[in-house]
Amino acid sequence: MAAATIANLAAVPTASLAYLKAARLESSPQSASSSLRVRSISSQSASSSSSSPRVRASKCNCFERILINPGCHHFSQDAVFRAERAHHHRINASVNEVHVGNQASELVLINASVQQFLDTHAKCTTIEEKGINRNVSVENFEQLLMEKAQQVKQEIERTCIFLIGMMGSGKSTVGRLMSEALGYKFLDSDNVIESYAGGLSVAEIFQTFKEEGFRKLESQALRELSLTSDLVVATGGGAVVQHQNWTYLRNGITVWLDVPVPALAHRVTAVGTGTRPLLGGDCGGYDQALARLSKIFEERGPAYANADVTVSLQSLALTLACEDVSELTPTAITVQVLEELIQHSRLTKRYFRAPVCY
Ligand SMILES: Nc1ncnc2c1ncn2[C@@H]1O[C@H](COP(=O)(O)OP(=O)(O)OP(=O)(O)O)[C@@H](O)[C@H]1O
Ligand SMILES: O=C(O)C1=C[C@@H](O)[C@@H](O)[C@H](O)C1
Repeated sequence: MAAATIANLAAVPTASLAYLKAARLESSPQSASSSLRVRSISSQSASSSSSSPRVRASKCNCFERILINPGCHHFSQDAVFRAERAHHHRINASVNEVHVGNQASELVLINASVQQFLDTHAKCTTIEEKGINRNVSVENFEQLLMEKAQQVKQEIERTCIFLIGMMGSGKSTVGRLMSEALGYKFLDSDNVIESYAGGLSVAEIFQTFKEEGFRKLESQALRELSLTSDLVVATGGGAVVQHQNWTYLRNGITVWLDVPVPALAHRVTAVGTGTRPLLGGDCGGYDQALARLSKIFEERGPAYANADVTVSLQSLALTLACEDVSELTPTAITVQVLEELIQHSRLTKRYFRAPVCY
């Protein structure tokens, strides 16, 4: 690790440390003192620590932002690497030493002022609640999912949530997780359409009734779904194209899962494109899927952008200093969706909904 790089890291403002400095552990049987001290990394502390005991770095989903390792006396390569990577993406980051009583611990802090994500997802209260001396990863995202879901429920008052986005963007995956956390039902509009067509698959409906026939059934399904409540819907990738569908979608809250096209192509080719008529069958592989998805996205991008809430995986990955969106787990994405929903609901209660543009 070049000293200059570490010095650069230390020079990054660490505004988010303020809350830690003020933190106090209420009762901590294992620690001699309940006070928490935080010291940011400096080139001096890093180089002088080379003979200290090795640090084990733990991982919590892809949000390995704050790592607590009681008993350590120097910064692990892993911690410094993570902070450096964040810094490389122009995200404020620091590696810190935290003292709980006589115990020194390691803490990686990435201060993503670019989005509110980090501020809202890793409050000091979480550290206090879990107890820094218990060797836990601060962020337990399963729990966070439930906490955010409770807040969303209060905010949205049973309103239906429509997930929109390209094929393979994770609408079904995220939708299921969300519905479980919210205690809502989950439906995939493609399945509703298949039931209208007497059990024919989407591919068979395209073959028999052409795309036009499929879109008619799709509109009918969306209309029916929009009349319900306590429901999360994974819509078909093309649901946003017809103007009429927006009158249905606007009965609920629309959430766009914005996933980079190459990631979509990887996902859909991994499971096979045979069931997706617009991708032209299985034989083309990744390159064909990428070409077709790129073209479709070019046409539909502006329509997706009409969503009430947009969750960009690219931004989320950047914020969390992930190297690629593929590092983002469905749970992490769902937590972000819920967070955005909370923000959106609070805003729209104060203002009004944006008009649909074509
Ligand atoms: N966060 C993720 N990371 C990696 N793979 C994912 C992620 N989310 C979903 N996938 C995978 O991508 C594929 C498509 O996901 P999913 O079916 O949820 O997308 P969808 O938007 O509902 O697609 P479609 O509109 O085509 O039905 C699945 O194989 C799923 O396991
Ligand atoms: O993007 C699309 O237009 C589609 C997506 C799928 O979910 C299905 O609704 C169908 O294959 C069409």
